[in-house]
Amino acid sequence: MSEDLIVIDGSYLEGGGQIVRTSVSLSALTQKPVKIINIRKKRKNKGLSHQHVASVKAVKKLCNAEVYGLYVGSEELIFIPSKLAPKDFEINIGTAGSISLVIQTLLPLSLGIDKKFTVKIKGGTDVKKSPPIDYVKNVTLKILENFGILTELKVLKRGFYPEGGGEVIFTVKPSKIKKFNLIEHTKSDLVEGISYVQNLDVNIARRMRKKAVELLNKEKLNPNIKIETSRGLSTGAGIVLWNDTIGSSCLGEKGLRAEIVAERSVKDLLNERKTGMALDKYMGDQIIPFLGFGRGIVGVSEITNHTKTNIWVVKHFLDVDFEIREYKENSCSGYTIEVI
Ligand SMILES: Nc1ncnc2c1ncn2[C@@H]1O[C@H](COP(=O)(O)OP(=O)(O)OP(=O)(O)O)[C@@H](O)[C@H]1O
Repeated sequence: MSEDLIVIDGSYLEGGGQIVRTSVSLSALTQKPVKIINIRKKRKNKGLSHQHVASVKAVKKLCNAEVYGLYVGSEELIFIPSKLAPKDFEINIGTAGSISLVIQTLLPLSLGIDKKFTVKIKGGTDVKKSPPIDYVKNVTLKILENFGILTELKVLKRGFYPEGGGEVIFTVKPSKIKKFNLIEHTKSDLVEGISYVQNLDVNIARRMRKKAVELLNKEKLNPNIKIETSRGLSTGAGIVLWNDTIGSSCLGEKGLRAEIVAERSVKDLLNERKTGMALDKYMGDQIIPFLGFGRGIVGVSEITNHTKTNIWVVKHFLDVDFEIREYKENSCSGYTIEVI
């Protein structure tokens, strides 16, 4: 068995949890056993965290994998998959670990299943350094749906750091990926969004929306931002904006004025929009496994270390080459990533 094992160095380049997620997901999909060493070696809290353990557990369940080293803090993991066998189940990350990143791990499995599965995931919906759940819903899943990936996502409860308490129902359906051809942004002027609070005064959400609308109007854009207020186990606020295939967000923090939260998110969106490319810096890395399977070409605003690392991981599993080129046409300024 060890001869067939793909060995991945988890400290490569970005050296984050994404190496684990992509490796395990593609291992299940391609049925190639994998060993990941030096997991998150560059991070302060080395090894697997709760979110990564939950992600691996979820994939393990779906392919009855034999797994070694699956515990919080583990710096080495062996994952030996069996045939994918979709089933419904529940997974509790146990902290405010990102539900979105568990979803990120499950998404590619859509390409290898013959019937749908539904997972109830408990954890954090809006946590730092991960896609807010509204970004997943309105940017990631929408783009992927256009290229054949069929899913349903229902958010039951929001969960913030540190208590979590978020709950979502996520369904993945058997999907057939289409070839990508998504280089430039549509330049639509409709900016949709959600300004939300949990266990906090609704005025915070109103102030975030007001500021975002004011700034977007200044740019002659057409904002349509909803307000959401809820009660839950944890407390928090934030804003997520999306403009066709690009998105941005900012989480509220104690001491950070609502107007600043809105301003940061708008600024990020406008910067992405200015590049004229179809995918923002976050989707740039998230699209990579799908591009590996679907082939074709996408346009991104930036080539991040996450993107380079994900390309490197995918190439361990698929016999594909990713060509990155600068793209400066039609007043766009970014990069294309192509798989022939
Ligand atoms: N604000 C955001 N909006 C959308 N996506 C985001 C945002 N912040 C981070 N992401 C995405 O979340 C993922 C984070 O991967 P990364 O490996 O850094 O995370 P991790 O598993 O939490 O590991 P680590 O703690 O080691 O960084 C990437 O796909 C990145 O694009």
